[in-house]
Amino acid sequence: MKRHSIFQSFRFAFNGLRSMFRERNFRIEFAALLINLALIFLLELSPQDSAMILLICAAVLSAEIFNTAIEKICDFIQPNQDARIKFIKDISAGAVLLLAFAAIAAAILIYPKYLSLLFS
Ligand SMILES: Nc1ncnc2c1ncn2[C@@H]1O[C@H](COP(=O)(O)OP(=O)(O)OP(=O)(O)O)[C@@H](O)[C@H]1O
Repeated sequence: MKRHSIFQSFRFAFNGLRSMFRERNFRIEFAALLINLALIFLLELSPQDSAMILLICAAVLSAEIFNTAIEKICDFIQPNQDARIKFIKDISAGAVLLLAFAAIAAAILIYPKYLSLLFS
């Protein structure tokens, strides 16, 4: 296979990210990232808390990308109903759900202290 420059490889990766915006769940999770970015600035979160929030948002988005890749491979290799494909797709979606729950838990642990400072 032809070797590409680092610049071209980045371009392919950015094209990949752009094509994820066709996926509804990815758009919702990206909107959640933007809301969190706004809250980080508005509530002046500490560097540690900001890093935690950004990492978990990135983890959810990355999991969504892998989940979509797995779904596309499944649809490519087996367009018909198949119990094995159902298992693969369901556990892949489960991984995203697990991280989404962790993101909600992180938000519940981190934001209240800043909100109480805001209203005190
Ligand atoms: N080929 C298949 N054989 C058996 N079950 C399948 C198959 N394709 C999908 N399913 C079942 O239907 C569910 C929905 O599959 P689908 O590929 O539409 O993903 P989705 O969760 O709706 O994601 P998205 O919204 O990104 O399309 C899967 O989780 C799985 O349980």
